[in-house]
Amino acid sequence: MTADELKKQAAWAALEYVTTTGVVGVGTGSTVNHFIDALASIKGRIEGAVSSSNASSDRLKAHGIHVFDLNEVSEVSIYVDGADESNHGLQLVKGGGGALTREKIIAAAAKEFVCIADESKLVDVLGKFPLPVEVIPMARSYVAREIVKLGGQPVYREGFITDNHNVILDVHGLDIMEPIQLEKTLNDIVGVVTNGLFAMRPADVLLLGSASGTKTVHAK
Ligand SMILES: O=C[C@H](O)[C@H](O)[C@H](O)COP(=O)(O)O
Repeated sequence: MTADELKKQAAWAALEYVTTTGVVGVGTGSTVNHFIDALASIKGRIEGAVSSSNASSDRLKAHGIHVFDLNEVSEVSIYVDGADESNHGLQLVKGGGGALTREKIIAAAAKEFVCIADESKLVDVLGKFPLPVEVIPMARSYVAREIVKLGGQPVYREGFITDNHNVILDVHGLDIMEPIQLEKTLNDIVGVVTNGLFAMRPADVLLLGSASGTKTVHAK
């Protein structure tokens, strides 16, 4: 099976977790695109969605799913999103598509976070995938210098602007042994909006597409 078929398998498996008749939190990326297509098959059962990116909002709307502003919604019972890496504690690296900040906001607001991915995303130690950091544009060089002091090698994602009109530094060379500490340390650098570590708010369940069927992983 191709990686995309495995993503699709995990995305459709997530439908079982959508028991709400209210508003569903929707992430961003190629795996989530399959989830949005799956969600469209039960759109009559839900009120609508809150979305973590303009791209996901456009796809939801194209399917006729109403997209709410998060400020209009008092409860998000479930959030479904992909990841670039997950460790066995379901702490994640996210933001390969640059949507990390809005993703982190909806994950924080949601009662349950279901992560969907192909099985290659499960790793023992986070950090092989460069860690995205969203930065206010005028702080880019300063933040990069601070990240070098922490042992990372930041690379400016040229030509990319986030939905929040900021820039991204992709940080290479980190073995992330203490994800919670690193998440806090990076967020404490002035000019950082947020970083792609989801360690303080890990996923609750991870659905992994595999050739032998979808595997359900809970935090160890
Ligand atoms: O900013 C993008 C998100 O964090 C995605 O969830 C992540 O990059 C995984 O994307 P994909 O499902 O395309 O592998």
